[in-house]
Order: sequence, then structure tokens, then C-alpha cells
Amino acid sequence: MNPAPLSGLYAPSLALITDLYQLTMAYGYWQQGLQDREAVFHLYFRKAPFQGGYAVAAGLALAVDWLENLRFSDDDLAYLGSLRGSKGTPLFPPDFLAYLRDLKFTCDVDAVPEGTVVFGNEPLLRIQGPLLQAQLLETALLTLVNFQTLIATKAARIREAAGPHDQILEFGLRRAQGFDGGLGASRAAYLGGADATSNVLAGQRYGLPVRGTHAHSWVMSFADEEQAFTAYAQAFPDDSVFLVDTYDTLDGVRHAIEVARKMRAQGHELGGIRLDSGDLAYLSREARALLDEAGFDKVRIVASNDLEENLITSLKQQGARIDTWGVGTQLVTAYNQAALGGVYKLAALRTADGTGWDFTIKLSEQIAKTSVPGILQVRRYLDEQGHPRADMLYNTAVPLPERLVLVDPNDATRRRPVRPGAPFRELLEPVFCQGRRVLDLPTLAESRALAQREVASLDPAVRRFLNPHTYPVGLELSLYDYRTQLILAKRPQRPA
Ligand SMILES: Nc1ncnc2c1ncn2[C@@H]1O[C@H](COP(=O)(O)OP(=O)(O)OP(=O)(O)O)[C@@H](O)[C@H]1O
Ligand SMILES: O=P(O)(O)OC[C@H]1O[C@H](OP(=O)(O)OP(=O)(O)O)[C@H](O)[C@@H]1O
Ligand SMILES: O=C(O)c1cccnc1
Ligand SMILES: [Mg+2]
Repeated sequence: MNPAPLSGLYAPSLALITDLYQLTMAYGYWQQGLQDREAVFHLYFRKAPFQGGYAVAAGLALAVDWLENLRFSDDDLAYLGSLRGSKGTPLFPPDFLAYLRDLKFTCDVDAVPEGTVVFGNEPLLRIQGPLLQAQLLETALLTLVNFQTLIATKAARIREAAGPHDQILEFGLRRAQGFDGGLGASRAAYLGGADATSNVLAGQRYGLPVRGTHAHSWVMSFADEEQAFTAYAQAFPDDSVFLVDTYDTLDGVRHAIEVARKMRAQGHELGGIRLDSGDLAYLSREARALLDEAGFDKVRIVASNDLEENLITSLKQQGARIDTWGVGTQLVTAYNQAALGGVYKLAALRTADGTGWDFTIKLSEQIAKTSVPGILQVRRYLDEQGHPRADMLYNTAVPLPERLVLVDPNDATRRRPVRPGAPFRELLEPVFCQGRRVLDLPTLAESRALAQREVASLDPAVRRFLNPHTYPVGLELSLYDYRTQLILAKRPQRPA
């Protein structure tokens, strides 16, 4: 048995986690002798999720793990060999399956580190290598990066609402899109800013802190609340959080205080109480007053019940005294945006003689959906404090002009010259070089810390939830001009 892959629950081989068309194209390329033509693809999304101003890049470590374990097992090949076309003939001939069996991953992969703040049209991943291989990766890379980035971004927004000092507990497994959805969501939620998860498998697999309280059924299993709390405190004398709203919330708080007094007499402190219904602003204020009056000002107040970033913001504005937010459904399902629309587009192909590049473009009726040709890098310009000011996409395969100008790809009249000598950093870093890993990945906790620094470095206007300011992402002028020429060359010029 292979070690359990980071990226999936079920299969010992995950080579078939793909859309059929990746394999039919692979066969076609192989048949045409195009399998080794060098190609460059970019993985990017066009619009930040949740009508927000940014996204937190996530999923790279899962993608690396998937890539490192990528091979077609005998079972995979037998299954592919069993597939038939409409005339009943095999879809894939044995010599192609033999080619897949011996296929070695030899691509270059450059990627934006997990936790980095990213914007529309910026490549999160750049894959350069043999056409057949680079194409084959599309679906799995999108599956991993889209969902991880979506949930990490949702968690970052919840962190924004909760503020830097409150705790955020992710409680969503029961509402997740299946086991793997729950597992991945717990990982991404932590990366984006949650402090812990109730999901025990995610704790084991990703080393996340696991936390929790107890359910209403615990209280209902005893004659009364005091007995229930006393029994829980016996089991966990230093790790108890009592759910106080089974019958009457404020009576529940009084019962919790009674038990907390007895615990204190025995040298133990109650950790917290949890509110799971009713007016959370009012009840948390009342509960805080009762607890403080009784000398329990360190007892935390956890709230849960369909929480999300706007509700948390509102509760704070109402003076709620909640310091720990249990967030489930809305976080792990990215409730108000079902998916991030990340795409994977071909941007360069080696010329047939192998010496130069053909830069490629996908046209669209909407200019915003037209792809960007080239072998792209993202350069992030910083102000004196090191805060991001503007990002520039440029083609690394052609020399950069002396004077740099950023052009808004959706409105060419919006341009910004780059101040000479302006500090910058480049977002894509080498992860694989010809199939060999060249980067040690940070730990998840390090990526989480990066995400917090990254979001904090953004202008609050870009971070706000309602109509956020658009962070400037421009094409370097010569790339913009080249792309315009390519659009004109590819688009049929019909007479009026
Ligand atoms: N002060 C508040 N301001 C705005 N929304 C609140 C406030 N207090 C609670 N809420 C939210 O209002 C919604 C109330 O939902 P609902 O009516 O289902 O809860 P409930 O009846 O209190 O709880 P339950 O059905 O679990 O007993 C929840 O999403 C909750 O988070
Ligand atoms: O509300 P979420 O953000 O999804 O957080 C998780 C929810 O799961 C639990 O109860 P559950 O919803 O199962 O039962 P309930 O009807 O008593 O709330 C918990 O008490 C929270 O309410
Ligand atoms: O530990 C908790 O309080 C918890 C866990 C999962 C879902 N709701 C609450
Ligand atoms: Mg509920």
C-alpha cells in the first residue's frame, strides 16, 4: 500500500483524477508525434471570489504531492485499455498504454507560494514541459488549486472580520462536500486564518490543531445542565467548554458558573462557554457580564450558528462579546460562491525547429476572458513600507524594455509608468526543474503566517467586503501591444 497521499482519501493511484479529454488529447499528441513539443501553460483565475478584492493562493503543497506520486498503475492502464469507442474498438491502443506506463514527469513548475495574496489574471502556477505531460496535468491542478484557494480566501475574510486576536474554529465537516471536501476545506481554512479544526482526520493528516466543545445531546443525556457540565468537567477538568443554550441560555450560563466555581475549588479553570442560538450579540454581552461578575473574566465566549464574515462584522458592531468564532457550513462550502473559476491556458509553444517560441492566445468575445500569451512572471511593486502597490505581468521570454509601463488589460487607457528603481518581488518561484523538485515547501503553519502578513499588507480599501477597491494588475506595455497584435492577427476581419 502506498503512503496515503496528501491530496486524496481513496485511491492508491490518482493518475485517473482527470477529465477523459486530457487522455484523448494525450493519445492524439502522441500519435501526431507532438508529445514532446515544449509547451507553457498558466493556471489563473479571472476574478477574485466573493466579490472581494483579493484571493489567498493555496493548494500548491497538494499539487506537489500529487505530481510527485503521479504514475499510471497497472490497474489504471487496464481500465484505460478497457475503454471502448462508439464502434466498440479500444479508445487507447496497447502501445500508447505502454507509453503511459513508462511516462516520467519532466516538467518545470513555477508557482506562487501558498499564502500569497493574488489577483485576477495572475498565474498561480506556470507549467513548462512536453506538451502531452503539461496538458495532462490540467484538471487535477485546477481541482486542487481552485478549491484550496477558494476556501483559504473565505477563511481570510472571516479572519478579517474577527480581527487578529479572536480565535476561529472551523466546525464544517458535517456540512462539507463529502469526505475529501471536508478534509481539504479544513486544511485551506487553517491556511487562510482559522486557528483550529474539529476535523480529526485533518488534524492527523495535516498536523492542524484540533479543538471542540460538546453537543446539545450531551446536556440532554443528563438529568439537568449542572450534572451534564459537572460530568464533562470530570472528563476534561482543564479543557472544558460548556454549551449553554440547550434550554435557556442565560440560565445555562449561571449553571456553567456554578460548575466553574466547583472546578476552581479543585484547582481547575473553565475554558469557555458556547452560544449556538438566539441573539448572539445580546446573549454574549449578558453572558460576559455574568461571568465577569462571578470572577470568571478569563472564561471565553464561543459562538456558532451559521456564522460568516458579514454576520461576524455585524455582531462586532453590535458590541457582541464573542472572542471565539465556530464557523462551519459557510466556510467549508464557500457558501456564497460555489467555485473559484480558475483556468489553465496554453500560452507558448516551441516553434517546429525548436529554436524559438510561438506565443499562443485564446480569443473571447469578452476581452477580460482573452488569455495572455508568453512565458509569464508576476512582478509585485512595493511602496517604501513594503506594501504592494501594483502588479505587472510580463513575458520572460523577451527582453524587458528600459522604461516600464503597466497597462490595464481591460482598459488600455489606464496606464501607470513604473518609477525607476521601484522595489519589487517576483511571485512565481521554481518548484520543479525538469521533473525534479527544487523547492522545500514551507510548513502549513508557515504558509498560514505568510497569509496573515500578506492580507495585512494590503490597503484596507482592497480588503473591505463591500465594493472593494480594485488592486492594479497591469500588462507590461510591450506585452500588451504584442497581445493586441496577436488578437488582430487571429480574429477574422470581416468587412462592414
Ligand atoms: N445579533 C444578531 N445580529 C444578526 N444576526 C444574528 C444575531 N444573533 C444571531 N444571529 C444570526 O441569526 C441567525 C438565527 O438563525 P436561527 O433563527 O436559525 O437561529 P436560532 O433559532 O437562534 O437557533 P436554533 O435554530 O439553532 O435554535 C443565525 O445565522 C445567527 O448567527
Ligand atoms: O452553523 P455552522 O457554521 O455550520 O457550525 C456548525 C454547527 O454544527 C453544530 O450544530 P448543528 O448545525 O449540527 O445543529 P443545530 O441545528 O443545533 O445548530 C454546531 O452547534 C453549529 O451550529
Ligand atoms: O466542537 C464543537 O463545538 C462543534 C464541532 C462540530 C460542529 N459544531 C460544533
Ligand atoms: Mg446549526
